[in-house]
Amino acid sequence: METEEIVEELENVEVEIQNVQEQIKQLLDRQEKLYERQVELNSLLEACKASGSSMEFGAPVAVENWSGPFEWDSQADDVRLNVFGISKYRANQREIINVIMSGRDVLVIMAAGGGKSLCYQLPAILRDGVALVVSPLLSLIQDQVMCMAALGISAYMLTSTTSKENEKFIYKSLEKGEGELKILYVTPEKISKSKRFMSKLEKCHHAGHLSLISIDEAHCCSQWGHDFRPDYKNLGILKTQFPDVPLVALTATATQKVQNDLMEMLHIPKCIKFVSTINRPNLFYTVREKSPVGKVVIDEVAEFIQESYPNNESGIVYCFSRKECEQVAHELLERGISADFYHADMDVNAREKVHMRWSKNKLQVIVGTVAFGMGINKPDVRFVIHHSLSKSVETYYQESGRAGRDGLPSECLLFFRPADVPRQSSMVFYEYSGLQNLYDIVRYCQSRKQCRRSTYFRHFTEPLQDCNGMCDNCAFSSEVKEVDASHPAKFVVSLLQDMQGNDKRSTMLQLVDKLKNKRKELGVDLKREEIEQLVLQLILDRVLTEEFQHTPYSTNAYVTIGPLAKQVLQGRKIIKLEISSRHKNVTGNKKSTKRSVTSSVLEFKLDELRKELALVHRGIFPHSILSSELIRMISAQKPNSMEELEKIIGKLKTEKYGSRILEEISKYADTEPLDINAMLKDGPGNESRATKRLKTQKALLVIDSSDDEV
Ligand SMILES: Nc1ncnc2c1ncn2[C@@H]1O[C@H](COP(=O)(O)OP(=O)(O)OP(=O)(O)O)[C@@H](O)[C@H]1O
Ligand SMILES: [Mg+2]
Repeated sequence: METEEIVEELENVEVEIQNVQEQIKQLLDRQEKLYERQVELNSLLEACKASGSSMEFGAPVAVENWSGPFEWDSQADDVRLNVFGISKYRANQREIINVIMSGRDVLVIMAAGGGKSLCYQLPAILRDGVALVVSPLLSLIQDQVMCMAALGISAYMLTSTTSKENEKFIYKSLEKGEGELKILYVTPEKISKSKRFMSKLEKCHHAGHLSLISIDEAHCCSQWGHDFRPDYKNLGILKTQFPDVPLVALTATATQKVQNDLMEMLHIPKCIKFVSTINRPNLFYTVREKSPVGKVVIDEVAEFIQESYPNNESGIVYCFSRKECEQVAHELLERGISADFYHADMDVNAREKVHMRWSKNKLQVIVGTVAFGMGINKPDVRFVIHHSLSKSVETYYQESGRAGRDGLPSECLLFFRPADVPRQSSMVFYEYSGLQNLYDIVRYCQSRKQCRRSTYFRHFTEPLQDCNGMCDNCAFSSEVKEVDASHPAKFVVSLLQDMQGNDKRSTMLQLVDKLKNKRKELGVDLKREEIEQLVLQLILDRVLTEEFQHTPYSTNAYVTIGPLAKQVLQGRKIIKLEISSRHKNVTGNKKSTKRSVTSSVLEFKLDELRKELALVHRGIFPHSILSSELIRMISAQKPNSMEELEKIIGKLKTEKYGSRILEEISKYADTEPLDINAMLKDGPGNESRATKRLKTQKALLVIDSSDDEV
C-alpha cells in the first residue's frame, strides 16, 4: 500500500468514526429520554391504579380529605373576601390553605395564573407570627409587596434595595416579635449568603414567631427545571433548621422528575402534593404559517392585534434575536401599535421602564426575547404571539402561558416556518437533549391534525382532556388530508446520498431549492412550503439528520443522511405528510380564533376608573385595584348599594373605592352593550388605527381621552 493511499483511507476511517460517534451520541440521548419517559409513565400508571381507574387531576392527590370543615374556615372565608376581594376559591386553593394551617408541608403544582400566591398569603395572615417567602426575582417581590400594601397587609422585603430604616424594622420584628410584620419576602441569596439574616430568623423561630415558609417558583431548585438558579439549591437548609414550620413549595410546571427532585432537595419527603391540571382552558392555541417575507409577517401580526384587540388590550410578541426584537417593535409602531422592545442588551433601568409602562397599560405590546421571562405578573395579557418558534415545548408552554392569567379568554399564536428550525437547532444542539426538545415543538407546529393541548398533556404526563375546540387543529381538523410521501422521501435520500458521495454539503434551504428544481423526479407536485415540510418531517423521523459546523462567527446546520434512511430506500418505512388546505388562505383561520370583543360601557368606565385610582394611589397597578374578572362581575350584577358591592369585592376594596364604583354604576348601568369589533368592521378597511380608535371612542360617546395612549 502506498503511503498516500494509507493516509487517504485513514482520513476516511476517521470521518466514519466521527459519524458513528455522532450517531451513538444521538442514540444515547434518545435512550436517556426514553428512560425518563418510562419513569414518568410508570409513576402515572401507579397513580392511576392507586386512585381507582383514572387519575383525577384538579383534585388533590392526597389521601386525606383536606376540604374541611376546619375550625378556621369562617375566619379564612372572611379574609378571602374582605381582605383579598376574592369571592370564591379556585380548584385546590382551599385544600392547600388547610394543609398549611394544619402545619404540614406541601408541594403545589398549579398552572400559571392558577392562584398560587393566595395559598400562602392567606395562611400567613391567619397564623401568628411572620411568614418567610423566598422568590427568585426582585421585580416579582416588588410586585407582590405592592399588591399586599394595596390590601393593607404588612408585607416587607429584605433585599439590596431595602432602606436602612426598613431593615432595622424587619430585624427588630424578627428578633423580638414586635411590630406588625406578617410577610417577609427575600431572594434565595439571602438564605445562602447572609449569616446575619439566618441568625435573626433562628431567633424568630426560637420565639415561636416563624409562621410558615413559602418557596415560590420552586422549579428553580432543579437542574431539570427550565429556570435553574444555583442559590435555590441551598434552600434545603430551611427544613433542616426549622423542621416544625410548615413549608410550601410552589411552581407552575414540574415534570415528575422535577417534582421528585424538589421533594428531595427541600427535604420534604412527606409533603402533601397537589397537582392541578396543566390545562389552561381559556387559552386558544394557533400555529400559523409564516411567510418568508419579513414585512408580510409583521403585517399579519399588526392586523391580528388591530382587528382582535383594538382597545389597547395587553400583549407580548416573542422574537428570536435582539435585533429582530427591535425591528419588529419599530415596525409595529410604524403601523400604529404602541409597542416597545425588551431584551438582555438593554440596561436594567431601560428594561424596567418598558416593563412598568406595559404593566400600567401605557404601552400595549412588549416585543421581547426570552429575557422577558419569569417576572411577568400581569394578569390581563390577552395575547402572546411568537414571531419565531421557541426552543422546546416547555419553553413555549411557559411563554404562551403568560396570556390569560386572570382566567379570561386569551390567544396564543405561533408563526412557524421550517426555515426557522436550523436557526434554533444551531443554538441548542449542544444542550442536554436540546435537539430532541426542539424537535418536539417542531412536531407540535408541523401537525395539522393533532390537538395542540394533547402535546402538553403528554409532555407533563397528564391524562388527555377535552380541548373544547380551543385550538386551531380541533377547530379545523376536517380540512387536513394525509398523503403518502414515501416516494418523494426516497428521492430526497438518494439525492443527498449522491451529494455526500461528491463531498457536497447542503443546508436545509439549499436542499429545498434543489428539490424544487427537480419536481418531476419527486413524482408528486409539491409546493415549495410542502417540500420544506417534507424535509423537516424526514429530520423528525430520523431519516435525515442535522449536522453542525462551526465557523469563527456562527454555527451552520447541514442536512445529512440519518439512521433510518436505509429503511426508506428499501421501502420499509412509510413517510406521511399532513397537507392542509388551510394555509392557502393564511388569514382564513382568523375567523374562528378571533373572539368578538364585546364590552359594556360600564366595563369601559370601570377600566378607566381603575387606571385613575391607580394614578392616585401612586405605584399600584390598575389590576390590583380591580381585576378584569371583578369588573366583569360588577358589570353583570350591577350592585346598587355598598352592601351588595361588598358581597362581590369584599369589605376592604368597598371601603376604599366603593363610592366611586357605585357612582359609575348609577351613571352607566343601563347603557347598551357594544360590539367593538362589529363597529370597527363598518369602517373602511384602510383606516389608520388611531382613526379607528377615535371612531370607537366617538361612537361610545362616554369615553374620555385616556392617558394610555403612547
Ligand atoms: N379564587 C380566585 N378567584 C379569582 N381570582 C383569583 C383567585 N385566586 C387568585 N386569583 C387571581 O388570579 C391572578 C393570578 O394569581 P397568582 O399571581 O397567585 O397566580 P400564580 O398561580 O402565582 O401564577 P404564576 O405561576 O404565573 O406566578 C391574580 O390576579 C389573583 O388575584
Ligand atoms: Mg406566582
